[in-house]
Formats: sequence, C-alpha cells, structure tokens
Amino acid sequence: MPSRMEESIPLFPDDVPTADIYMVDFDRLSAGDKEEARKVFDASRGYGFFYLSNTHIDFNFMFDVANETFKLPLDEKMKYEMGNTGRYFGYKMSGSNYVDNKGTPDQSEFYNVSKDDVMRNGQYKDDPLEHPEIIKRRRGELEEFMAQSHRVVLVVLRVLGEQLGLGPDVLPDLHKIDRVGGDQARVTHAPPVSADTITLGEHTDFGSVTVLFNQLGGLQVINPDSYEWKYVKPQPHCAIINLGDALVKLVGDRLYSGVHRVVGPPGEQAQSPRHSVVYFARPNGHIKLKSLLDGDDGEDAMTADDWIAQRAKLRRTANFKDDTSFHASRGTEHLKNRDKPKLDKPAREVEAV
Ligand SMILES: O=C(O)CCC(=O)C(=O)O
Ligand SMILES: [Fe+2]
Repeated sequence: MPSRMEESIPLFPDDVPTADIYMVDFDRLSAGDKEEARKVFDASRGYGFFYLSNTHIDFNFMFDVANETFKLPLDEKMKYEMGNTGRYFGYKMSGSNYVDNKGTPDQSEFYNVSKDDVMRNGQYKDDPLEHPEIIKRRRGELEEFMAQSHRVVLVVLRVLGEQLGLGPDVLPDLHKIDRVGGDQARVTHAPPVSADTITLGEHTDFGSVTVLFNQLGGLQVINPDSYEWKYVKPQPHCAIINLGDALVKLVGDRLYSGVHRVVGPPGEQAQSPRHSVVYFARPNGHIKLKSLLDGDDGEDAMTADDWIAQRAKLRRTANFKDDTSFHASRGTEHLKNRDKPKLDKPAREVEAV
C-alpha cells in the first residue's frame, strides 16, 4: 500500500523520455546471484546507473531532515556554509555552484554531513563539527543510515571487483568505514521551477559509489550511446545507484560514471519543491587514484581527498572565471561521446559471492 507521503506526490508523467536502466535486487545480489551481478556490471559499463530494491536502508527520516533543515532561516544555515576553499561538509547555499560554462548559478541547496564526523573517526573523535539542532538530534539515525548505505556500497564494490578480475576484497579494502575519508550523507532542496530550468548542473559524481533516494522526477542522465538526456523515473522504495569518477580512475576507465543533472520536476510535479537524500562513498582519503589494473605506479595520481577538494572548489561560482576554469572543474563528464569503457581483457565469469 502506498504511504501517505507517496499518495500526496503528483504522478511522474508518462510522456517524457526515461532511461531504461536495470533493476537489481540487493538481497539476491548480496547472496551471490549471478544474474543480478551481471546486471550490475552491464549497468556500470552502460548508463553508470541502476535501481536497487530491498536495500534495507532506513532513509525516510532523511526526507524529514531535509524538510526541517532547509526551512531554517538563511542566516542560521549560513553559519555552516562550506565556503570556497574545497571544504565539502556543511551547507551549500543556492547559487554558490554554477550549472554551465557561462557560470550560470545553480538553484540547489545541500547539507553535507561527514561520515567521520557522525561516526567520530579520526580528528572528529574529540572535536565534532557544529550542526543545526535538527542534524545533531538525528545523529544516531544518521549513523545507522550511513552504516546501512556503506554496506550496500561494499557489496557493489565486491561484485564489480570480482568481474574485473581484481578479486572480491581489493575495492572494499580501499573503502573502510572506520578509516577517514570524504564519505558523506547529503540532503538537497530545489524550489518549484519549470522543467526546463537546470537546478543542479551536468556532472559526474566525484567518489566511488552513490546511493540516492528521490521522490520527484528531475534527475536526468545522459544516454552514453545517443548522448541524449533521459529522466530517471523515481521507483518507490528503491535506491538509485551510480558510479563516480574515483572508482573509474581506480579501475583504469573500465567502468562508467554516468553524466547527470537535475532539472525542475516534469509535468504536474513541477509545482513541488524537490528534495533528495544521498550517501556518497569515496575511497579512504589517503588512497591514490591510480589504476589498479594497469601497473600504474601512481606517481602522478592525486589522493581521494585532494580530488574531492579540487572538484568541490572549482565548481563554486566564486571560483568561476571562464571556459578554462569550467573545464578544470570537471571529471569525465565533458568528454562528449566518451569512448565506451575499455575492457582489454574479457570480464571474468561471475563467481558466487
Ligand atoms: O537530486 C538528485 O536526484 C541527484 C543529486 C545529485 O546528483 C548530487 O547531489 O550529486
Ligand atoms: Fe550527482
């Protein structure tokens, strides 16, 4: 039976182009089902996006967190603003990132919460970050949300590593939940705008694996063959999983980080403000983003922490100068008609995981 919240959400229209992406069952995937593993691998070399059902992640409370956080007065939220230096935790005000190569400001607010802060890892053990009361109050639930999301990410990494011939533990070992890094939970808000307004500009995610929940349409992903934008239709109770550039670097371009953006919700949904809830898993901060499959010595590779800081900083409107600074802010998304991910050795038969 649909929940009250779902009943009150206007229907996603059936006359807009939607991405034909796989639905994967997490219970079956984590039990070693080969067909589900094949779908994950195919998706990771196609759109770079797939749906995941049965994640067992308690995410509904995060929509309440989003609602209450973004309703706070701007001067309260600005106490936690992340600034222009590459710090990526705290509040991002609407307009502080840009959406295109002309520097057009975005229309999205974020509140990013660090996994290490919530779990009191490393420097946060004795010195946690300041947050609005609404976030502080929910620390226990946030910790649970992060742990459950991270568990899903580790299964996805294990399955992908096996199929690339890396073995099951290599990628999970670079994403230890109790080691410091840039992993974070995010809530977002965009005001009701028309479907041709870009609220969050075209990008690839910076990290390894993203676990996303949304209720309203507006997320669009590029079809890697036709290079056309397609909507990702929200599926009730399911996560949307996508890969980020840090993982693509670790596997030497053999997987694909989907290019995506957010526009105003389509059809009747356009009158609604839009929230989304995200967990971004990133490699542990000291990990060098070098290919694990090409004998790369990593001499010129950036660390995961430096990579995030560079991208976060250069996407800020305050740091936008011209087309050159715009291109410097990018991961792999500007490579129009990117080569299909390379796979110079055949994918290994998927083994029971
Ligand atoms: O709001 C969404 O559906 C996607 C958000 C997103 O792409 C991001 O925060 O990186
Ligand atoms: Fe994203």
